[in-house]
Amino acid sequence: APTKFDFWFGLSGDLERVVQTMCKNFNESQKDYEVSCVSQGSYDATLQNTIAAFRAGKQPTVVQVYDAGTATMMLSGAYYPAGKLMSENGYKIDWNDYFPGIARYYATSKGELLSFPFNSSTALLYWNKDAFAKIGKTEAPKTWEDAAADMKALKGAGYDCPMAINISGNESWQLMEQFSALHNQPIATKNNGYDGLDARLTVNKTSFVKYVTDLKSWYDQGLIKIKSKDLGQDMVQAFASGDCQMIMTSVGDHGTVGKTQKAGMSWDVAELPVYAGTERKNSLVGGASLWVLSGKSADEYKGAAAFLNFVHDPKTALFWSSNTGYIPVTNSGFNFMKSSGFYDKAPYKGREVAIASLTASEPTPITRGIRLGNFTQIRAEFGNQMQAIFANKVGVQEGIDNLVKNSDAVLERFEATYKGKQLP
Ligand SMILES: O=P(O)(O)OC[C@H](O)CO
Repeated sequence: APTKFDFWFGLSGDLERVVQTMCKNFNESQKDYEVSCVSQGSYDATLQNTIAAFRAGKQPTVVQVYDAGTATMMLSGAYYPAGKLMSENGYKIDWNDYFPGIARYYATSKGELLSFPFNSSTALLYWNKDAFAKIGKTEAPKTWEDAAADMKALKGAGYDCPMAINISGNESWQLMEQFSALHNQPIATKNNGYDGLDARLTVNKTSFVKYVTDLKSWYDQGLIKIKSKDLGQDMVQAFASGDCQMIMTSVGDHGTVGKTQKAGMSWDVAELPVYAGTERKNSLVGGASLWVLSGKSADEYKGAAAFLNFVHDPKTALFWSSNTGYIPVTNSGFNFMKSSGFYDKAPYKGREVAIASLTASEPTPITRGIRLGNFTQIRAEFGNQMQAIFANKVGVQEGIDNLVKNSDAVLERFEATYKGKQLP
């Protein structure tokens, strides 16, 4: 009988279906192992459930952990390093084939890869070309000044929702983290946490304050609407249905927009706008990586290694990336997609914009990533304060000061838990 093992992941909706097909393809490709893939509904739930399962000795063998959980995973020590797992099980992976910014995100400072790059992304501006044509525009706005003018023109042309944003915790990713990276502004001291567990948030002293002030003012003018599942319409669906003309979301949603869009709607993706005069930097690598957890049997580890080897195959990369929107994480995967002609077809052409955004500059100590412990709680705090700001319960500066104060308490607790330890 095949050795069975579990893979927990956080993607849902259409992306969940693509993961399940990938798992089925792996199971059908060989007879020795059988992976059971279970969505936990969201990235946060996956991390929480994994920690709880670990305590009960019931952790899965492989788990998908989002960018925000990377520091927590690294310090937990509860994993089998990806590089070691592959070499000990006889797989020769050319780690140099991975895009450097992506591999580095999941590696120690000495370059040892701890988790396996899988669904990498970045945030993009999705824009409705039909609506922009009505205001005489054939290009997406490159600056926030232009975006504001376009939103006003769209409103004037009768569009009720020029831009939709979501202000829940997870949207910290595009609204706070990506914005800060593009403008080369830190979100925390110690190079966003890379240089010490005593890092603390800095976003109440950067141009993030001006950005939230502008977003709030555009919201007050009716140029921006807040969309979320809880409020009745998911932000991605608000765009795909043609109800809202711009959103900022992951390139990983590109496939979902294509599959669920209003028939005939013409749309594209562009790099996120920056303020005029900004020297644009690379955007952050988002998405998630695959961690192999400690405490499993040698046979389960063999299965996990075979599964990761399958995930790594350029053919799987072609299947995965073309059906989702996530970027290929290796040069060979990217070249395989290019040679298959994938990027020549509309609307897939636009997806190369994600690679352009990720490589817009050499990564700086600020733009290589974020390494803050318990970052899930910091994102939740971001959501709480944004809700309070948009509901006029606190002013913008006050809300962001609260975000910093409450997040610093989270960071202090994390530092105390791992007293004397360092990020690997
Ligand atoms: O929507 P994804 O999968 O690209 O992930 C976005 C963020 O990195 C999640 O933390």
